[in-house]
Amino acid sequence: MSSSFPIGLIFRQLFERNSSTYTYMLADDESKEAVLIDPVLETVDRDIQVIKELGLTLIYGVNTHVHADHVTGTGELKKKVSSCRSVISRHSGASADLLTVEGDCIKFGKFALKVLSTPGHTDGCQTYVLDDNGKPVVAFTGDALLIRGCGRTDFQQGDAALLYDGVHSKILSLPPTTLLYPGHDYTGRTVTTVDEELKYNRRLTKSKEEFIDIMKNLNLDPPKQIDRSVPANLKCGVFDVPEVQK
Ligand SMILES: N[C@@H](CCC(=O)N[C@@H](CSS)C(=O)NCC(=O)O)C(=O)O
Repeated sequence: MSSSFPIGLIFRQLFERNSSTYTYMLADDESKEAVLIDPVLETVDRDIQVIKELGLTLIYGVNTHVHADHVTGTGELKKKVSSCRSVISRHSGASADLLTVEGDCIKFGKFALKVLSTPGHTDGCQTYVLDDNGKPVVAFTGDALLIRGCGRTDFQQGDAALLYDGVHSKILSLPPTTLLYPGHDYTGRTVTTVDEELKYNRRLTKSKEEFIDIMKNLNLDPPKQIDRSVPANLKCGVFDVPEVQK
């Protein structure tokens, strides 16, 4: 059994293949107000087209955190869509039109995304939760929780202990049927649930001590676009986009 989206909610899961990033479009079918979670610079025109074709009005471009692997699309969206305002955590150190903290609600039409602070991958990481009649049914976890994994903690104020505590107390304590949509997937998976991750997450089912040890020894290469992405994303993408180094 899993939860389902509330009636009247329009939802699209969109993908950017270079960084394996998911962008999520949510909208209210009555007011037609739409939000994009984690838009990517390179796919802004596609996202605008989806929104246009569905007759929607984009009001927010929301960033779950300051990404290190791709440039956010929120700067470009603001240039191309006058109704769009950028959103990011107040604790991210980034500038944006709206700086959010735990407990805030990002409203679109009759719906709202409730903000949870889930730091550890970066200090400004946030998870957004959508309720149906007061019950959490869907959460967008950014890089805090990935399907069967989690965000790395070896740069950008990464802190494995903080990530472990936040993911367990804020995300994995949601109702077991809650659908979880991650910021990335590198193996083609699209969605999971709290129940599945409590059973099968390769890192977060371990003790906190084992988890910290695992995270210390991931030995991942740095993201290829880190030098370009972090400075750009600290301005929510409002800057002159430097060329990618080939
Ligand atoms: N190869 C990619 C970067 C892959 C990567 O490091 N992903 C991050 C999220 S984006 S900073 C991560 O946390 N991965 C966790 C994992 O276990 O893979 C690139 O060069 O962009």
